[in-house]
Amino acid sequence: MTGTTSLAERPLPPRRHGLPYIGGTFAYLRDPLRMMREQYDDFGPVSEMDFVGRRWTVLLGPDACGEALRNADKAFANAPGWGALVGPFFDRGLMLLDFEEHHRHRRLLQEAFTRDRLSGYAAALAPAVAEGVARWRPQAGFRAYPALKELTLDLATQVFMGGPHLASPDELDRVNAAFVDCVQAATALVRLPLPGTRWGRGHRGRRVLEDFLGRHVAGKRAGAGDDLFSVLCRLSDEGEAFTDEDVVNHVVFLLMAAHDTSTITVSTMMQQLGQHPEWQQRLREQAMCLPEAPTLDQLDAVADLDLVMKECLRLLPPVPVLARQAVKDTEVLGHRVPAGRLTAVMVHLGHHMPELWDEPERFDPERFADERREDKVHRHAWMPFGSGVHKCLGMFFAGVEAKLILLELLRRFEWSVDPAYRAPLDYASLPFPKDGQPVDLRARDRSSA
Ligand code: HEM
Repeated sequence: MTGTTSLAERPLPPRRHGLPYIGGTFAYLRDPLRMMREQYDDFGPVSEMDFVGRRWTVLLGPDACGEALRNADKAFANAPGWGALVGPFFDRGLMLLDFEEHHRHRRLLQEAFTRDRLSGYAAALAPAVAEGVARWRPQAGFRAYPALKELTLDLATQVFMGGPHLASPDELDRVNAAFVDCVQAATALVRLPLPGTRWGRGHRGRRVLEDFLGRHVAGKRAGAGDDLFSVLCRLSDEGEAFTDEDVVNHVVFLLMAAHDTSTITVSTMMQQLGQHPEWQQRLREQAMCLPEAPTLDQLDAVADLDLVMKECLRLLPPVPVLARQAVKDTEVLGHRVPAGRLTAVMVHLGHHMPELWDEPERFDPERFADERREDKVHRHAWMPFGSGVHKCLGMFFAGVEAKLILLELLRRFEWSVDPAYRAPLDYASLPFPKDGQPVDLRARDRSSA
């Protein structure tokens, strides 16, 4: 707190007046970047707007977003913020815990994401990726997004749950469908548990997941599996371990955290590499030098793949807005945020600000190369994985998965995308291309580089 006035006496930041209830909802859904830019130009980095019937403080640009994510006075909480957006379907997942409890769970959970563990997940992922990609049938206008979504769900079954032998194919289909129902319910407009509504299906889906995972906890605890579910069951630190209920809550959330985010990342990479054949060929040459199941060190050594992934995450961060709620009066850059106020940390705009990036709309992976490191211009210029205590716990896992998929695609196929193509993105939940992202996919002779 600065100056002599108390927080409660400070004026609220400027507010955009819009339609009652709707407020900025449609402007966001139509073109979020444009909405954010206009909000920033008209009102600055801290302002207010209505969104789906609630008033939000809107934070834009690296200073405002960084300050809220640093959360120095512990005024911003995740559970009520994210809960307002995604409902009860991912309750008590790590991202929806706060403060001391979050700290305890995160400390334990991060043991499941050490480099040794990642090596194990990579070894399980590589053959599953090869098997999944082998099912793709190359054609003009191949819909990359749904194919990737199916692939990442299969990979989650493999690496998170320990493989298809956990249940019959029918039961696994039911579990996958229940999971999809939870994700879709999180963005439902009708938010009542009525039969026939997405919200209602989400509640049923959550129960199916709880029941299925709950039935397997004892077996996983007793076994020696190295899938994520088994690992979570056996984690312990200074006498602390997860209860059965904790394990179920974390697995459900991890499935959700990993699925759409990884899918859209690889889908953007496919689009950009289809539009920039010189980069596609450059990566392919490097891919051909790797074994089919590369180690983490070998993956890390393909530096260009990392540059491309970073640039794609800059252009389209899979989580463009992070949700918080102020649990006490606080301020951001001197603007009051009253207790109870929902707060939208709009990290997407920072990724496109000409104040921070050279020609921000251009695909230019080398901006992340050591000689340039444009992302270093501001500590919070590039935040696809968030920042602060809730920074993504799965970001290295995500890198491994996305890169293994990309390498397999580069080995098996060549593809192209019209350079003028702009993905028609749906932003009602995490962004995805409404047209399924068509690419012209061709099989390649695997013996030539
Ligand atoms: C490219 C893919 C991914 C992106 C862009 C991404 C992005 C994010 C972001 C922005 C947050 C912070 C949310 C906040 O501050 O409110 C987050 C949190 C989290 N992510 Fe990811 N994520 C990705 C993949 C994954 C994967 C694959 C996993 C697990 C295997 C994962 C697990 C988590 C967890 C557990 C949290 C909560 C961390 C905490 O609250 O302490 N994420 N992710």
